[in-house]
Amino acid sequence: MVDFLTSRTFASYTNYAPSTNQQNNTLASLATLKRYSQDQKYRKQLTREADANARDGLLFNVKESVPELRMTERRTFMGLCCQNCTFTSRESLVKKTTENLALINVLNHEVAFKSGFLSRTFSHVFQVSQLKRYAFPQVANLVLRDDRVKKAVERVAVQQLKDSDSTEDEFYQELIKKNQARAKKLVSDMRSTLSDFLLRFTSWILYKLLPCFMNSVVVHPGQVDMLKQASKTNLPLIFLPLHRSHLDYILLSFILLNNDIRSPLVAAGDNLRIPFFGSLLRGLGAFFIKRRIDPMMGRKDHVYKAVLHTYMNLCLRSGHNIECFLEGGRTRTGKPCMPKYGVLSVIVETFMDGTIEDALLVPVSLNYEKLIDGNFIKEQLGEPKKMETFGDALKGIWHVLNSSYGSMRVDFNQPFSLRELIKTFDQNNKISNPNVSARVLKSNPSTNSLYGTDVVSEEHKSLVENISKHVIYDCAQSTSVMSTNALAFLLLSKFRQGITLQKLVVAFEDLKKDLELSRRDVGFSGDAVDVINYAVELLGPALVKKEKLNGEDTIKPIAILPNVIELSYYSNSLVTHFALESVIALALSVAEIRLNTVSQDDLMENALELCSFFQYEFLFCKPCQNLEMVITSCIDDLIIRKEIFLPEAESNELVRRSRNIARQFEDDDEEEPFQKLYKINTSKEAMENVKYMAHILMPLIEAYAITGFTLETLVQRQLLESELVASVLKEMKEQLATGSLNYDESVAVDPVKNALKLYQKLGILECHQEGKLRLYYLKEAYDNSESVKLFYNKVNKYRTGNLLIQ
Ligand SMILES: CCCCCCCCCCCCCCCC(=O)SCCNC(=O)CCNC(=O)[C@H](O)C(C)(C)COP(=O)(O)OP(=O)(O)OC[C@H]1O[C@@H](n2cnc3c(N)ncnc32)[C@H](O)[C@@H]1OP(=O)(O)O
Repeated sequence: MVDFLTSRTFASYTNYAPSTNQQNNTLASLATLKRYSQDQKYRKQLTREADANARDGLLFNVKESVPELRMTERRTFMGLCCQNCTFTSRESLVKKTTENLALINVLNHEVAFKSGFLSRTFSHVFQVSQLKRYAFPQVANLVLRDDRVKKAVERVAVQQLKDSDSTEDEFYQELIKKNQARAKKLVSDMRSTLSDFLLRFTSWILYKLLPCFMNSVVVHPGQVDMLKQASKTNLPLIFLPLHRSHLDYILLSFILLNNDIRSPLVAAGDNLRIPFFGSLLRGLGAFFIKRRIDPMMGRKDHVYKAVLHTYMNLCLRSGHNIECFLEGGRTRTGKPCMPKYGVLSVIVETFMDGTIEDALLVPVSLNYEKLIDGNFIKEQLGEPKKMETFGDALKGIWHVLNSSYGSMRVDFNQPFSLRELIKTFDQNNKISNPNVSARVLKSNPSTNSLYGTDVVSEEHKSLVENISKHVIYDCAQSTSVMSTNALAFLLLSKFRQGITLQKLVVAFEDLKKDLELSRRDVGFSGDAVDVINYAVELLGPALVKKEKLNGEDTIKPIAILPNVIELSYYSNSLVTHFALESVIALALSVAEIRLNTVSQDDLMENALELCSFFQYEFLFCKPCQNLEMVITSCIDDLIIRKEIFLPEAESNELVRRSRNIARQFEDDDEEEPFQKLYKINTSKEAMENVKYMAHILMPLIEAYAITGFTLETLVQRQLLESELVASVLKEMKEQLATGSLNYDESVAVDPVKNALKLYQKLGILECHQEGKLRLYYLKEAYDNSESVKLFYNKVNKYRTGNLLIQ
């Protein structure tokens, strides 16, 4: 079994390339690949073959000359739900065959049709006409009649009356009407008008358009099978995807629709409510929410919240599925963002107040070989974000249709029961905190207001936080690694100065094996040399340079600003994967090393400090796990996989000896407390591995350190966030120019903002927010140069660890 994405590409190019010796003539093959992948005739040929294969029980033609394309080859099956939290869900929906099914390209739906001239010629019309019909109840007109909205209107009117110092009943009635009118407008702006006809029609158009710019959209049929079964339970499915591109929600709805799974209503930011496209999206399932629920005149916007809550409540009650991008926007860095909680908290409360008996959560991750909409370089370098307009949308679509973006992969995780998850969290909460009465499962909607401040609400908040983080963690774990991710990662973390193709192939294979060992699937297959050449071509010469040096093919990253920001976007998928290993390498680099040994306590202390520094960058473990245990098991893993530490037997021997020596020298008979020691493998290869792993997070360390350094500008003064970020970026660019900063990609807005958030959390900074403006100043205890410097050194020490400069 192979990944359809490259299997198809490479199978096809092997089958059709005129070159007889593809191994020796990769460049020629690559050119052929590109030419043929754009050739419509070739596509038709492929489809005809696929049809024939489908009749023969195969998905695509497997010639004997391409043995690696056998579909029986096992590949990693990702996305099963958490064994700790959702044991019962994990046992459900999976069949023995689920894991073993071969990947499919959903753009090739016509292969399913066995015969009939008409159905083959009009296969897509036939396909969409055969889909299951769903009723999509419209609930918007019920919102204003709901008690929650009525109460919110009254509450706000009473408040406004008090503010006006008037007691006149007439004025109060006027305020009621005004707030009712506002509620009506909010509902009308928010509501979705999901239409079965529009979905089918769009699906037909997508069948025509998607192949113009994508090779394939690959899914695992086992995962889709789980969804189909889940949808038969009649429980609402809550799709929670990571957000990379505007294509995410289009492809998700497209895949669900074409597999007879009820299309979801999607929480869309109201910035997308632009002329024409807004109405179109509304008809395809979008319901519009404010990107930020800003307070109205300094107070919480109770009317808006009641409207949102009631609308979602009614949708779930009437059987709609819902989709929400927990990250609240597309990732700008290629790493998953920390979740936002508003929409999910409504869903959780809808379950807890008994409106729905349960819901099935479905984490989803999507990955693209080439990013389709924008590369966020300007934004990362400090230019303000541009609002979407009608013109931009048109221009964007035109540009996309005329470009080539390779393949993409969608991974649906196993659906799991919200009820079961909450029950487990509740039980764990009882065990770890017996004094807090666990009321989570039987909360009362009238007292447990979503936006209230009582004790139960705090419990509710931490529950929603845990669920959201679990989902983001799960999504990150089940994101397939694309060829461009692997190439960008190797080039930026290991071969910044360039590397010969031959050596890169070896590193590429190693990386693939490493990923397989940690149960990550990759979105490519075939010979590494072909995959690398293909990825080089996709990334393009602005990001990766291929040249002949001393007669050898050499690949070099363009590791300078601004290009490197885009390259690091691709690499960051894997930076997330290796973040904890990098933390351990950095922790080791500053630890106290005696006789080539390091104490577990020392290593753990540093590692925990780094994890806390990067709490807004990565989720290092699931909420149901203990971070220390996860770090320990990662160290154990490094002993086996990277041989950075020697195996335990040797380390234990060392502990025994050191304790004996200690007893001989100390007068008192008291036993030394047991300290686990790790013996470091000092071989050249192991030391190189430490450096390589440490460097994975070095751009972030630099960004955090320079942000700390720039806090000096805040001593005895205040700055707006935009000014502060601008001065950090300026400082970074200056340090880059003088060579004190090593990584161009450190110069990016995202990590700087996260660092500011962290320093605020650590109690160094204070932030005063008014509307969209954030004003930063130092806390009293830190409002002097010495304290700022001390703090800066605390972060900066990781840039200059002993093992890294040897
Ligand atoms: C056939 C083919 C078809 C193809 C064609 C298909 C097309 C199909 C449709 C297209 C559709 C487009 C889709 C676009 C994709 C996007 O537009 S992504 C962007 C929009 N989506 C989202 O942002 C969703 C996630 N975001 C949220 O949930 C955010 O919380 C909200 C609701 C946007 C609000 O954000 P915020 O103002 O920053 O506020 P936040 O701090 O998160 O908290 C808000 C409230 O939540 C509550 N809250 C906060 N933390 C917690 C907590 N831990 N627990 C409980 N409650 C909490 C608080 O009570 C808070 O209110 P306050 O107490 O502070 O007053």
